[in-house]
Amino acid sequence: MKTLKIAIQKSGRLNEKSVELLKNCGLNFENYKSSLISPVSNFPLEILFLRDDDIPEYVQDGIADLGIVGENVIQETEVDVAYLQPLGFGRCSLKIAIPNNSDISSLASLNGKAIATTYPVILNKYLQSNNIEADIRTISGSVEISPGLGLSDAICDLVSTGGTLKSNGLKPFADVMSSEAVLIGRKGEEDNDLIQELIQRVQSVLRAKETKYVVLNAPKANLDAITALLPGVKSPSVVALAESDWVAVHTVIPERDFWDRISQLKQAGAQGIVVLPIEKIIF
Ligand SMILES: Nc1ncnc2c1ncn2[C@@H]1O[C@H](COP(=O)(O)OP(=O)(O)OP(=O)(O)O)[C@@H](O)[C@H]1O
Ligand SMILES: O=P(O)(O)OC[C@H]1O[C@H](OP(=O)(O)OP(=O)(O)O)[C@H](O)[C@@H]1O
Ligand SMILES: [Mg+2]
Repeated sequence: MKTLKIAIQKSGRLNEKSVELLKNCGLNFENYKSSLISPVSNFPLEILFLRDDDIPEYVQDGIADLGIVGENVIQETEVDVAYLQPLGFGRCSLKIAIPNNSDISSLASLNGKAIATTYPVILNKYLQSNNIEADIRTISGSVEISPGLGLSDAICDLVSTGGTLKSNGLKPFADVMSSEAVLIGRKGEEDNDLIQELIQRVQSVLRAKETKYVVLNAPKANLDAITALLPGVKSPSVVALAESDWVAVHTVIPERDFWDRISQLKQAGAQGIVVLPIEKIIF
């Protein structure tokens, strides 16, 4: 059987979460910082540790079968790859930002201005689609200092908390794209059995992250009201307790409506509510 290769970031914002995701998928490998390739001992897979910029092209060209990389890098490198699964980490936005005291007030006022960025391809498309003619200055990093140095009138860079903009006297001006890490694959290889197996594992880990396992005690008289509040994977399990008027209810709850549900359950008479993390959910 062919051994697959998956490319992940060697170090940086996506490295730790990518390694954690693969380990949670049950893959055993050493996370050597010095070695750029690591074999997985319990699955026909090798992990390549690369600069994130190179990952989309490696996948497009078949040097790696799969990759984990930000959508921003995929768009910037203009590759033709299959988007297999958004991964819910590395969330950020590519924004145009301007100095706090800038006279730029509308998109049209970017005409003729200099914008520094490490994302010239995406920025160029954005400006063209808004009929703006600006001077794109491509630099390789530390973009936020360029207006202060007089190198540009605005910047286009990734933002998450906004802390870097703020500490450099800049403010967000326009949203160009939002991004998160995605699992990508080579076009046409999506049906490969091993790739499908890995996608299933990734999805089961992501589903588990979105849900909590809840065990609670309920008075039998209130069981209908309580189970009505519990969606569960199918329906909640109800287990008899030594005290005959009470039962234990086991179910899973989506994390997003967790606190709402917990207070509703307490109001309906639930007691001793225990909430546990879930490792995997397999349908
Ligand atoms: N502030 C942020 N918050 C969340 N995600 C981010 C943030 N900045 C970047 N990202 C995401 O993480 C990816 C990697 O960011 P990082 O800064 O580590 O890249 P890099 O310096 O280009 O790394 P490399 O050395 O691999 O080329 C980005 O392409 C983006 O998708
Ligand atoms: O809005 P914030 O939370 O402040 O994040 C934004 C910063 O994060 C990224 O850089 P990173 O810190 O990854 O360093 P890098 O420029 O060396 O890649 C990005 O290029 C911004 O500079
Ligand atoms: Mg990079």
